[in-house]
Amino acid sequence: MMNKPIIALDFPGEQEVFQFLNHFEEKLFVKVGMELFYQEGPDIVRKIKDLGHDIFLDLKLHDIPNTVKSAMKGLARLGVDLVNVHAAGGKQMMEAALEGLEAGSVGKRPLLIAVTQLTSTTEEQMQKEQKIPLTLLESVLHYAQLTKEAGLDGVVCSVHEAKQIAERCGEAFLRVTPGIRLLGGDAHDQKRVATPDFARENGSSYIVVGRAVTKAENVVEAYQEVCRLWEGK
Ligand SMILES: O=c1ccn([C@@H]2O[C@H](COP(=O)(O)O)[C@@H](O)[C@H]2O)c(=O)[nH]1
Repeated sequence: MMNKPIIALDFPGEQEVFQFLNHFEEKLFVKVGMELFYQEGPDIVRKIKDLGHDIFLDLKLHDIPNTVKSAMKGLARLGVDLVNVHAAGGKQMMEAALEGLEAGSVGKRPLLIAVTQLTSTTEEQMQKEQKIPLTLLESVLHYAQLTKEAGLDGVVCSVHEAKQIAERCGEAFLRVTPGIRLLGGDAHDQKRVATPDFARENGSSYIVVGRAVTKAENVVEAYQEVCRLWEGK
């Protein structure tokens, strides 16, 4: 069975979140990112969890190992299902994140993944601005390998790198892919985009979908269309 699409709750506050969630009868897998978390704090996570939804807390930690370890210990106590860091923080930082998560977890440890190259980044941008003299795929594969060596559960990448990551790091190593759009949909600030059906055929373990659902005229219909394509029905 396919994993549920992860819906990015990129809303300015609690009111908009519950207005959105009230449209759905089923339990969703949702993503709480910086916009919502920095506005509402940890309480929003507890409230969404109390409604029975699964949560990816997407705060992309990137700091010195000691700070990340302590922060992860705190996040683990929120009982979320999936959390992340930036792989660019290094292997030691990722190992520290895992230690913190293990120390703070009550029961099952949340899955921990690392961002490779943001889906809003192009190869040209990466080479010029980050001064990385590789192809984008090489850089993503390098970060995926480093993430695996640090003992994490997978990475955030675009659909376009997912298959090669599975080949290099194994099928069980998660490929969580944002930048998902319905055919003809506006890419907005995303650069490495793909449709849900292309993601299914090209090695994504989870797709992350924000505006294609949350900004749709009928959010339930848009969600169902994403599910239909992702599940190959
Ligand atoms: O590389 C990354 C990492 C995280 N994201 C997050 O996913 C959603 C995508 O939203 P859309 O509206 O579907 O573009 C958003 O919350 C990002 O912070 C990403 O896009 N790329």
